[in-house]
Amino acid sequence: MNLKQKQDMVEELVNKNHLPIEVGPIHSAALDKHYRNKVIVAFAKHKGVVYAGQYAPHSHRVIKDGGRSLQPKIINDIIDTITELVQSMKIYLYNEQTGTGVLRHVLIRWGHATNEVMVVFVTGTNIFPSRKNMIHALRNKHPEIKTILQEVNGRKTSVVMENKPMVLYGNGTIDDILCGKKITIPATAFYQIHSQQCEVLYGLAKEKLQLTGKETILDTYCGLGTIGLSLADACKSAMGVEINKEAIHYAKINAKQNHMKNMQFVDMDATAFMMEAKRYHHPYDVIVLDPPRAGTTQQFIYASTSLTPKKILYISCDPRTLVRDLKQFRRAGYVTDRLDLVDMFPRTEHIESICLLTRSKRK
Ligand SMILES: C[S@@+](CC[C@H](N)C(=O)[O-])C[C@H]1O[C@@H](n2cnc3c(N)ncnc32)[C@H](O)[C@@H]1O
Repeated sequence: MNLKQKQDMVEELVNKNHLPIEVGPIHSAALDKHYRNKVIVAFAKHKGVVYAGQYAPHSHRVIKDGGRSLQPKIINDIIDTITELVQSMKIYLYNEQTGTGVLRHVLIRWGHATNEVMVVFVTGTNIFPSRKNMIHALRNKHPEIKTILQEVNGRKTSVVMENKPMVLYGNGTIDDILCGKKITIPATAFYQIHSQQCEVLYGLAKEKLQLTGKETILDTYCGLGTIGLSLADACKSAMGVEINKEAIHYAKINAKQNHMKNMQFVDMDATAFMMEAKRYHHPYDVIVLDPPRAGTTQQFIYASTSLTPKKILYISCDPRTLVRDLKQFRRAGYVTDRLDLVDMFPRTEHIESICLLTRSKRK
């Protein structure tokens, strides 16, 4: 999808739902290729030759070299090396039908500002023949690799990583710099896929919030605490809430290593936290929500608006659920008149949206 098609798609959704919202022009990406800082590849064989790539949509057919134009060169080079090593070391590919074999996927993360790389091997069994040689050869050829992990996943599932992977080399994390802050990233936590566009998005968040330094902020669905970190200099305090325990562990580390003493974090379901805040009448000046594609819940919307924050900032990676939730917020007395779009996923059909909601004057 090109930028115009993305914008038209969001405008159509907004209009169809009778929302009086202006859709701002898309903040396009200066880097619209080779931007993905996280890649998962699967492996397959054709006439005895191993190849790597992404799955075709809605299937488990591996498209040879699929996704390469969106992946940075360093990630493509490492995938090539791993593919050659898998071939030469005769490592068995995992067979989803029979549940036999070893290698299922490889996940690679890259810090765009630091050039540090993480490699995670997802295997069907604990046994990983030639593991030591693989690590040695990879590190020799790609000194940017700071850590290597192994996740054992022998279940019949399309979820790539379900557990905490074991660390084979390094300390299990890489660092990146985002909005001037050092961010430590583990294998299992969410981190925005396009680092430069993430900075554009967080810049818009700051611009929309117009913080005075006195605000208390609640950053829900906070991941590694990155939004809160980008705002913490400009507010009184920031509390992050996130369901992934490991993400919260590193969010705390991220706040500490950036000397942010006004940040706190809780590992909890965002809706449950919001209901508690409502029960104990714990108000916040600003509530930020950045939920996954499924959007938030009716209870979250009801509880957050009943705390009467001055501002609610909604960041969304799926305009369909965003529009659904904006209708609920409107019913609860919180409205927006503008949606900004950020091309976080160039050359795909996806788009990131951000909007500021305030209390409707009609209420
Ligand atoms: C789109 S990410 C946003 C993360 C972060 N705000 C950022 O910009 O990097 C959504 C986050 O919500 C978390 N999440 C998913 N369901 C949740 C829930 N029910 N309660 C709290 N957090 C949840 C995910 O683990 C993920 O970290």
